[in-house]
Amino acid sequence: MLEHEGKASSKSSVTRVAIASLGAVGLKLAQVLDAGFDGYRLTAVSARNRDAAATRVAGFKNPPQVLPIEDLEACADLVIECAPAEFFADIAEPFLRAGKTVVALSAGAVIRNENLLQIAADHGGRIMVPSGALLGLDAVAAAAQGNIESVRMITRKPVRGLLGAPHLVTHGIDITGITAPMKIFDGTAREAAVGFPANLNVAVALSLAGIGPDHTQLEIWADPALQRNMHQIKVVSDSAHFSMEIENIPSENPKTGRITAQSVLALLCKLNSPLQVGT
Ligand SMILES: NC(=O)C1=CN([C@@H]2O[C@H](COP(=O)(O)OP(=O)(O)OC[C@H]3O[C@@H](n4cnc5c(N)ncnc54)[C@H](O)[C@@H]3O)[C@@H](O)[C@H]2O)C=CC1
Ligand SMILES: O=C([O-])CC(=O)C(=O)O
Repeated sequence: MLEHEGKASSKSSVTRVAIASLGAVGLKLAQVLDAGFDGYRLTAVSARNRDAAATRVAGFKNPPQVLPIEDLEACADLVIECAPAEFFADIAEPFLRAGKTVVALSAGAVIRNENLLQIAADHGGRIMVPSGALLGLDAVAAAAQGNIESVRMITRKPVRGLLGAPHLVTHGIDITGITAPMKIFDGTAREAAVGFPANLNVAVALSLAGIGPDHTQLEIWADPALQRNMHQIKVVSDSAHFSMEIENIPSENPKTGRITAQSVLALLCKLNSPLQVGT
């Protein structure tokens, strides 16, 4: 590895980071930032239960402030949004109005709050959607500079990674006792953002890199034999045809792959590095 590749470079200014909230992704990121991550300092976190969060960060080298969501902006230059999707606008809007950066894990909430893009444009803020639990967004974005004919994704998840999704509830689909793979959804990334707000952010991220949420097609399967979340993607374009597959090892949250938090760390490194690799 080259000295600068994959590591945040040291530079004199330090970016103050807020994290909302301290779930599987947020706690991991908070721990890594607190241990020391060049160019960044964790200053504040938010959580549903702020007393429990205060206990969690009490042993940190530099415990961040534990604040209500609306107070995070005053303490940070950048916020990492890793909370349930319904809180996305409350977390992001103050940062965007202040011309600051929002790293958004709830990609589905980005397309459900499109007004925030105008707010970002008007105030010099920006929303960054990391690759998260997915791969190949660089190639998809490059292909989108030409013509993409189709982007199709097939997601297979263990039953516990899908339970509680609104699509299952509203359609009365019971997957609890299934003994064989069951197709539970066939539609667009935009429809998936509504039906699976906590499970299919990856499909929305893929769509934003490529041909948009109304043209990116997705199948979702519940598979009782699986332990890992699997995503297969096929892209047909006038510059390249490609297929990609990822098998995500779950984090403490069975819905979320471990690689998700690491993707955010890689993004933070890239933002600060004199050598940037990948589109
Ligand atoms: N873009 C991507 O590739 C991926 C995105 N995600 C998304 O990232 C987000 C975080 O994922 P995880 O950490 O696994 O979720 P998680 O469920 O482990 O953590 C969410 C946290 O938000 C907290 N919370 C709930 N209500 C709150 C409130 N009112 N105020 C503040 N905090 C509150 C919960 O207590 C929990 O600690 C989710 O929206 C998930 O769907 C997850 C995996 C991949
Ligand atoms: O899409 C998501 O939000 C999470 C996911 O599929 C994964 O971790 O594999």
